[in-house]
Amino acid sequence: MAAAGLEEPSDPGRWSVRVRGLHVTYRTPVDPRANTLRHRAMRMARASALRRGATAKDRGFREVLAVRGVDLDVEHGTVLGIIGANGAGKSTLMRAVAGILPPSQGRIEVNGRISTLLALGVGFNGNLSGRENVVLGGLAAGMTRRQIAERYEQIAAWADLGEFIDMPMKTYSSGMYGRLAFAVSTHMDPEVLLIDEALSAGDAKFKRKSYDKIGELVAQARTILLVSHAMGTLRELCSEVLWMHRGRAVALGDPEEVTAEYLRFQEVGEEPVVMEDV
Ligand SMILES: Nc1ncnc2c1ncn2[C@@H]1O[C@H](COP(=O)(O)OP(=O)(O)OP(=O)(O)O)[C@@H](O)[C@H]1O
Repeated sequence: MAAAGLEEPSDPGRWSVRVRGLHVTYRTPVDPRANTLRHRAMRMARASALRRGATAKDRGFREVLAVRGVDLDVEHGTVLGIIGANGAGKSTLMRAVAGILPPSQGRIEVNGRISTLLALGVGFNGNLSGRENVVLGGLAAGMTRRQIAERYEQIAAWADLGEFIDMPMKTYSSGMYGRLAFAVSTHMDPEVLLIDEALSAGDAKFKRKSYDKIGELVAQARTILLVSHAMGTLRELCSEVLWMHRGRAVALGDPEEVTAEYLRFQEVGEEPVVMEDV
């Protein structure tokens, strides 16, 4: 059992993931490289504001409230699709569930061994070969060398990269990269699998194989959280869909209904709910 939150899961028998009142805020420095006279003057003004007790912006930071009060219960065996416009907070939510980003507020409980397949290939080293990365990924996931050796053949066969498996990963196309990442994360025997846009880079054959692999995991009652902009994929694979908008969860339910509602919203371009900008 892995818990990225504050408490033990209240009913671990039923839930894979429980999220309560989750807020995630990014803080980034404003214009860190600017060195004009105007910026120097602004920095002096900020330093003086800081002494007087100022807001984040005054102190030279920009705050992005990427996730704003999300509650979510994901039962074992659910394939939960997550949709929403660019910047809606989907990847941030996934990173928080994965334990990569700490919540600014709220709590997250994960009941089960988690495996993540997040965008930008978190964890792979481009200077190492695919084979070496599989070994490192296995060790990072807590497997012994013997367990990794046993799994390696399955992973390599699934990824089907031919001689590229022994080439540095920086020479891989994004589709090849995605294939190996998918193979590693799904062969680590995950109880909770997080997939962020990883299916989009693959060709038709990879997508079909990935769907089949996801189907296999679902048959074993594994839980999957899947971020995607491909509505067809989500309708095919998911048992539930969550729609996020500006950091909030605006709808959760039947994949057909929620994706249809989201597509209608995109066409009309109106606010689905009244949301204040903080
Ligand atoms: N590392 C970061 N530092 C600062 N702000 C960030 C960072 N990552 C994301 N953001 C901001 O947080 C908000 C949510 O971003 P996030 O990547 O979670 O959205 P998303 O729904 O996954 O978008 P997309 O569909 O484009 O991948 C956006 O406003 C984004 O600009």
